[in-house]
Parts: sequence; C-alpha cells; structure tokens
Amino acid sequence: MDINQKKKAAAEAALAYVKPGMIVGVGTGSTVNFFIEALAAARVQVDGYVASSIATEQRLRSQGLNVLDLNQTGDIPIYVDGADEIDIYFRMIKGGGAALTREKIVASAARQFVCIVDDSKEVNMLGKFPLPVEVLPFARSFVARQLVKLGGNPTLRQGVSTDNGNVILDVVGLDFTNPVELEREINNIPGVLDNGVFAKRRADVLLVGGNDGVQTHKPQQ
Ligand SMILES: O=C[C@H](O)[C@H](O)[C@H](O)COP(=O)(O)O
Repeated sequence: MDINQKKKAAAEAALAYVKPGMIVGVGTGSTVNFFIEALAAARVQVDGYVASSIATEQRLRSQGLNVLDLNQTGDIPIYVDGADEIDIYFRMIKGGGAALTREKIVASAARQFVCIVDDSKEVNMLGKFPLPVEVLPFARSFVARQLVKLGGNPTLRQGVSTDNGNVILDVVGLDFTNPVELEREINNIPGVLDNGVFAKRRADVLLVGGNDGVQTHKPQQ
C-alpha cells in the first residue's frame, strides 16, 4: 500500500463516526481531503460541517456540503483531522498545512477528536517534525528570539500567510519531554497566536492506515 492508500483507508474508516443529525468538525490536509471525498460520496444526513480552514471550507462547499459558522453552533459532537506526528498518549504535532490555530479551536469545541493518519505519523516521542508556531507578523523577530531561549531553532516559513493573516515559524530542537508544559510555555510568549502542540486537547480515537488495513486505537492513560 502506498501512503495515499493508507491515508484514504484511515479517512474512510472515520465515516463510521459520522451519524445523521450531527454537526461534524472537519480538519485540514491531504488525509482530511480523502475524508471530504468520502463524506461527499456517503451523503450522511448531517446538520452541517464546521471547517478548520478556508481550504477545507472551499472543498466542502465544492462538494455541495453544508458549511456552518462555528459561532452559530454549540459543542460539536465529533472532529476529524490528521496530524503530522502522534504519540501513544495521542498528543500531536499539527500545523504542517499552517491551519493549527483554527484546528485547535474546532478540536477544542468538539466532544470527540478522531485522528486519521497513515502509519508514518506514529512516533514514540514528538519533536522530529518541526513545530509550527503561528505568530503575529509584528512580533516575528521577538518571538523567534524567545523560542531560541527555550532551546529552539526557528525558521520563518517562506511565502506563507495563515488564514488569520499571520506568519509561521517552524521550530526544531525543542524539548518534548513534557508536551503540555511546552505547549503552554510557547503560548505564553506575547505575539504567539497558538502552536502546533496538541497536548492539552489530545485525540480521543486514532485510526491508522497501514499495510494490514486500518487499526483503531485508544490512548494510553
Ligand atoms: O495544518 C495542517 C494540519 O495540522 C494537518 O492536519 C497536518 O499537517 C496533517 O496533514 P496531512 O494529512 O496532509 O499529512
């Protein structure tokens, strides 16, 4: 199985969590794009979808799927999204597609987070994937210096402006021994909107596409 077949298999397995009458949060990225295709084909009679990015909103609309404003919904029963890395506690690094802030908002508004990945995304320890940090352009240089003080080595993602009009710093070299603390510490830097550590809001269910099909996992406590 190639990587896209694995992503597609995981994405299609997430359909089992989508029930009629639900509002469904939809993440961003190549794995989620397979999920959107599956949603369009299945036509489950949901109440609507909340998108975590402009790209996802456009893709849902192009399939004729009903997109709702997050401000017009209460708690969302389910959120389906991919990840750049996920560990055994279902803590993640996200934001490879620069959508991390809205993703974290929709994920946090959701009662259940179903993470869909191919098996290359599973890691013992987070931190190999450069951590995306969304930063107000005004504060870019200041924030970069604070990230260096935390032990990181930030690089500006060239040519990228987020859906919120901000820049992304991709950071390597950080210590992920305590991801909850790292997530909090980076978000305490003035000028940081959010960062791609999802440790406070972890996934609840993990669907992994691999050579033997899709495995469903629950997090280790
Ligand atoms: O900003 C993007 C998101 O966090 C994506 O969910 C993440 O990068 C995984 O994307 P993909 O499914 O394309 O590997």
